[in-house]
Amino acid sequence: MTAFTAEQLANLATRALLYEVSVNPKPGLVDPVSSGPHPDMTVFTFINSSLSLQPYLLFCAQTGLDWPGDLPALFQALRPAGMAAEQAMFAATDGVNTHKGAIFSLGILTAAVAYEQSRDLTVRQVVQQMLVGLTAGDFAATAAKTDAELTAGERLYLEHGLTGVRGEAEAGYPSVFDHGLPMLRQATGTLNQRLLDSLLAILSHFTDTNLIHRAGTTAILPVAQQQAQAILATGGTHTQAGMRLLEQMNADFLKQNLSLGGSADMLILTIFTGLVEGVI
Ligand SMILES: CC(C)(COP(=O)(O)OP(=O)(O)OC[C@H]1O[C@@H](n2cnc3c(N)ncnc32)[C@H](O[C@H]2O[C@H](COP(=O)(O)OP(=O)(O)OP(=O)(O)O)[C@@H](O)[C@H]2O)[C@@H]1O)[C@@H](O)C(=O)NCCC(=O)NCCS
Ligand SMILES: Nc1ncnc2[nH]cnc12
Repeated sequence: MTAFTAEQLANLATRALLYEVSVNPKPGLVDPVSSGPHPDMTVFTFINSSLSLQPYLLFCAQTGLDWPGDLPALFQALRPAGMAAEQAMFAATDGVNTHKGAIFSLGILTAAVAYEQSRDLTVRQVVQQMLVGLTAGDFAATAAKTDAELTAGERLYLEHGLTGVRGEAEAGYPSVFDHGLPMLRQATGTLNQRLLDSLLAILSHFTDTNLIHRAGTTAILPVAQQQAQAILATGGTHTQAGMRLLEQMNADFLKQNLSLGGSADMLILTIFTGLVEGVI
């Protein structure tokens, strides 16, 4: 695989953010045609947010390239920059949470791709070694928090044992490497079609805490997964029947105010990895 400079990797990561929000029609998500169940956001909010994250993404890439070895320490070196990037995002979006999860996940993956270029490890192994113990460590602190201090993810952990983005990250992003990326590699048609099919492959097997948080019940999870599986089984974006089911899912999610913010982040990671591999 070609060795990239930090600037090149940061550019690919920024492109992944911009490509994701451009894909249409995405159920429960913002795109150029519709803000979906996000009245506080538009595609322009995401463009502003993406551009505000460029310095952070460059920091993650350069830190990964230069890192001498200990991988858990690499993740710890990124966290303060991630917290600062959240503030840059909020400044660019007038306080709207566009990419909080993407700051966490794309920062980790950008650093991991940079680090892996000169090592005999897979990117997934680097991510897993960076994040070993993350879920246990982060959630151990929740017991001491008041209810008002808990994030959506922490609350779902305490109530349902769901580990959200932390569990997905510590497992090495199976939704990306086992579902989104394999679909992207073999998907055909326009780039928009290929990325929609990749999102559906992610949705088919994914535990999105945004979806559960908005629905107020974990029962929504198998419903959404089965809808995505049915669309793919009907030909996905390559048949009129598949597109009708996708448009229907889009309308259903708008009507029920359901968000797939976590799934969008996994599509961002899938696109970034596809750009690095050269399959896009
Ligand atoms: C580490 C944190 C990011 C963890 O945050 P939290 O405790 O809240 O944990 P989760 O809820 O599990 O996840 C946080 C965000 O991650 C995305 N996400 C959700 N589920 C998953 C999953 N299973 N796998 C991967 N990623 C997941 C999601 O982010 C996206 O959705 C947000 C937009 O959707 P929306 O519904 O609009 O969200 P809200 O506005 O919050 O809700 P409404 O009010 O509108 O209803 C957006 O953030 C997307 O990115 C989850 O929201 C955090 O605690 C943390 O430590 N952050 C600091 C940064 C950091 O650590 N950086 C490290 C640098 S490497
Ligand atoms: N397109 C999108 N819409 C809503 N939330 C998102 N989080 C990341 N991308 C998103």
